[in-house]
Amino acid sequence: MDSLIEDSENSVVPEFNPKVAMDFNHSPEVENHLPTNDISLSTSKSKDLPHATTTDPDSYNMLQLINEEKEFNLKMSEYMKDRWKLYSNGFDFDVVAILGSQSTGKSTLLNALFKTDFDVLRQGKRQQTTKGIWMDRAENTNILVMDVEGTDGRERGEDQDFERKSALFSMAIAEVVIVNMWENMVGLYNGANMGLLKTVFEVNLLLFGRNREAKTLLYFVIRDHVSPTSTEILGSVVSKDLERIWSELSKPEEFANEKLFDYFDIRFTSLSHKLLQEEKFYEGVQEIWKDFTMPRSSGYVFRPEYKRKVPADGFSRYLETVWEKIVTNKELDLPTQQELLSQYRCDEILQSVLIPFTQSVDSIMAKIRSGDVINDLGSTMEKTVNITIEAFSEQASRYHKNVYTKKRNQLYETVIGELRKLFVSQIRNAIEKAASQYESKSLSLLDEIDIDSNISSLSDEPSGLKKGKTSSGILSFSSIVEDNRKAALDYLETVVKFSNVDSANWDYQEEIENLNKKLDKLTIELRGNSIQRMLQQLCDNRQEEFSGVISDILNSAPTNLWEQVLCAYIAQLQSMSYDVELLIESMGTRGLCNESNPDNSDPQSDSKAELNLIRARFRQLLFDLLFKICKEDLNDQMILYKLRNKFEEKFRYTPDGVPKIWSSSDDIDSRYNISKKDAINLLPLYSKIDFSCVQNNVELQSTLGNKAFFYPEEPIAISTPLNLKKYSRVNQLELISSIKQREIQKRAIKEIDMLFLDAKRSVVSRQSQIPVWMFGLLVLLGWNEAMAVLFNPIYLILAITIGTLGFIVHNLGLWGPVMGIVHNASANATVTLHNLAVYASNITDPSKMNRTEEIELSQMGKKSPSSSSFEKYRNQREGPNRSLSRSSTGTSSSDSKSSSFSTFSDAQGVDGLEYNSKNTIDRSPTQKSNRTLVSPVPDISGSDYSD
Ligand SMILES: Nc1nc2c(ncn2[C@@H]2O[C@H](COP(=O)(O)OP(=O)(O)OP(=O)(O)O)[C@@H](O)[C@H]2O)c(=O)[nH]1
Repeated sequence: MDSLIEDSENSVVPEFNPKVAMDFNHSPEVENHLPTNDISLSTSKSKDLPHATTTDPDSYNMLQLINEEKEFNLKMSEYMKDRWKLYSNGFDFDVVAILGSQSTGKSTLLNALFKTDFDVLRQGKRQQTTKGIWMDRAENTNILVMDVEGTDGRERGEDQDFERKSALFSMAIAEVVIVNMWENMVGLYNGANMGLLKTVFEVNLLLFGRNREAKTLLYFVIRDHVSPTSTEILGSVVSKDLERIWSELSKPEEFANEKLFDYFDIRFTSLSHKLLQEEKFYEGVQEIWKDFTMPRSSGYVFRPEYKRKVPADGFSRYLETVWEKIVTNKELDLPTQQELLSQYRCDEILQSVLIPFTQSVDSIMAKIRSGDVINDLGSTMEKTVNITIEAFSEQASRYHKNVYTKKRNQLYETVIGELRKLFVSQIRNAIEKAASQYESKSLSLLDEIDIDSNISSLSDEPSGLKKGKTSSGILSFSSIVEDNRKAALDYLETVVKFSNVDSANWDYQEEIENLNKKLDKLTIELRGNSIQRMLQQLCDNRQEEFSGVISDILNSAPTNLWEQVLCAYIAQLQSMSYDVELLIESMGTRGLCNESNPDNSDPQSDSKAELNLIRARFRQLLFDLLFKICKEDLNDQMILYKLRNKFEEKFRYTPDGVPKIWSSSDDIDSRYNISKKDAINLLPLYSKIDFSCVQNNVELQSTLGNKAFFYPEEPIAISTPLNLKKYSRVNQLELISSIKQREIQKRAIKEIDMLFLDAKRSVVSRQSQIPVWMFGLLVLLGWNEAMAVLFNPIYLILAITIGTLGFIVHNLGLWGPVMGIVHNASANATVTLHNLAVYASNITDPSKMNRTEEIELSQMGKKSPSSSSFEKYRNQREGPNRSLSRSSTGTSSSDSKSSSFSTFSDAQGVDGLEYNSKNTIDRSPTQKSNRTLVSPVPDISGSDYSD
């Protein structure tokens, strides 16, 4: 019991609300009275004094709903749920209240009838026990029982405010109001009970006057019925009094003709004296119990017409608002209260069902936000809607129908609004997916397009690619983008279908439009890239052929080299233009978009503009290719090769193309100079693409000379990533920089000089051959010696042996090694002999010692003749005048020959050449001849060789 705590022995004190607890009177006289004999009602509750034997107030189910301070107990809702377990009962519960004078045994009757625990006054006292209004659930039934503070209590004196308010409250919420009265009060029209009934009628009119939705049953229990007068007679007396009171009521005009029974049903019953006829008393109680608990009984009191139409889950809230209105003396319009309650409760229910709904929406949204496309989204959402609406209806449908319907619609709108967010997000994902698939599939298929196959197919079947695939199944841009666009739109349609909620049937035309726009944008990019790739592929495929033509012209290096090259470029362009136009035409108009006016884009004019742009781009690409070919063909090695070739052509071949054999009579030097000049003159020619020829050539003038050749005159408004290159309008394009030219020239001259040296060498070798007459002279002078050999057996055998050996050596090709051995041996012998001679000379003349060393050092100098160490060493040994004395003294002819020979042998390298020119120039005529052989050609670069 919530409001009572144990005090001492069997007494209790009110407790429930701390605010008012101190005002509650502790009443030692109060006893908890329960029937001593069980009258076969439900017996689960103890017949002993329950709240006197326990200290735990929470173990009781009774609640002081309104205390004597007129405060409403907010624990009502909790009691409905946890104690009385009626919260989910909907309309399946009934309410009964008891009114009557103070201490007339009301609590006793309720406890006996419903097995409740209301306080009962200890016998022999006439004092108020029940303060405020108490409520409890009748045992094993769905009946809520209200024990109302007795009327006419001396504790409240003349203050009938609470009496009136509690009567109003009871009438508002209870279907059956038990009116408890003693038998001896029947017929006493001016008695206390009549005042109570007058109050009841008046408040009833206030409550139900305008809206007579529910009647109230007034269940009169006449207590202490000990007289022989039957209950019916007592009842008829009371009825007459009631009608009289009703007729005397000052009713509002609109209710003037209303009858008592329009608002009330009246039943009478009586009970014997509890103290004098206890057994009979309980028998009577049992009869009454049947009326309250047996729906099939004819006297069953809780009939539908008394129902207050307030569901159990809103009951506590309803009581609170009703009581609030009553306490504040505001007009208590029950229908309005019920409607307000309906709104309140429907809102509450709506919010409660939205919690699980929001959770499930959030979990789905999390998946969608991760980019997923959920396959069963539509059915999942449908299920969620149904569950949510059903959960709402289950509770809220008991309330005011209009309010319920309105709130249900509101809930549906909220739910559908939230679900549409899922739908939109899902469709957005689907659009992204469809667009990215469209792009990736299109790109991979566009990569597979074979330009050459398409060109030959288009030539065979001109309209084939325009329609899509040709009969041979060759892919084209238009077929790829059309097929993939259809696949993307189909995909979106499918996703929309399985994502839509049938009842909502969301429109998705906007989403389709969005996808179309996205695909259009992608197609423009694909088209531009495809065209660019196609042109590039076309250039690549024709590169070899074009390169061959250009190389031939560059190799032949005619005087009008660049005119010929540019003409070849124009010819190549013309031969490929038809292919380009054929391919572009086969692409259709998909992806063509006029940037400046996309909505009114005219495919025909856009096509024309695009074709102009493509033509210009293609000319640029082919010109890039030309430049690339020239660059490659005129790289360092190639240009050296070309210069050398040019030189050789002039130098080593006759004008008829016959290789030239040099003789001593040939003027090698002048020929060398002419050939070299011709070769070197190629370098500036090759160094840049010269456009000056364009002015003089009609064909070039009409093409390259035209300003619109690389840049279309009409402004290009179509959307395409085809960017035109900005060529600077110069008269020439550099291929080889001037620095590079100088470098190449140096290298070319070196190579040319080598050829020149070869030529010179071949003349010298021919001059050094033994003349024929020398052989005749040899035979003539050596005749006698030959005869001596022939006729001397020893000489003959020796000659034959030497001849045989010579024959064998000759046949085996061993002359080289043999000559090497002989040469080495002779050289060693010569050196040894020479050293011996020098040694002998030194012994006889020590002043020659330094000279010997010099010869040795001179031999060393072959490796690094110009090294400063050599000079240093010589200066140390000879002093500053040494070189002067050497030049005046001179060296022997054999020495200088030996020196120049060794230098010439090394002349293959640059160092050798350099050294030779510096150190052998003035020594002897032979040396002068050698200088001519190795001296470098004057060089424009002003290098060391110019000396
Ligand atoms: N004569 C008579 N006395 C009864 C009867 N029933 C109960 N009493 C006694 O009447 C006194 C008051 O009983 P309650 O049940 O407390 O009466 P009440 O009307 O609930 O009292 P309040 O709540 O104070 O208005 C007690 O002493 C009971 O023993 C009855 O049927 N006849």
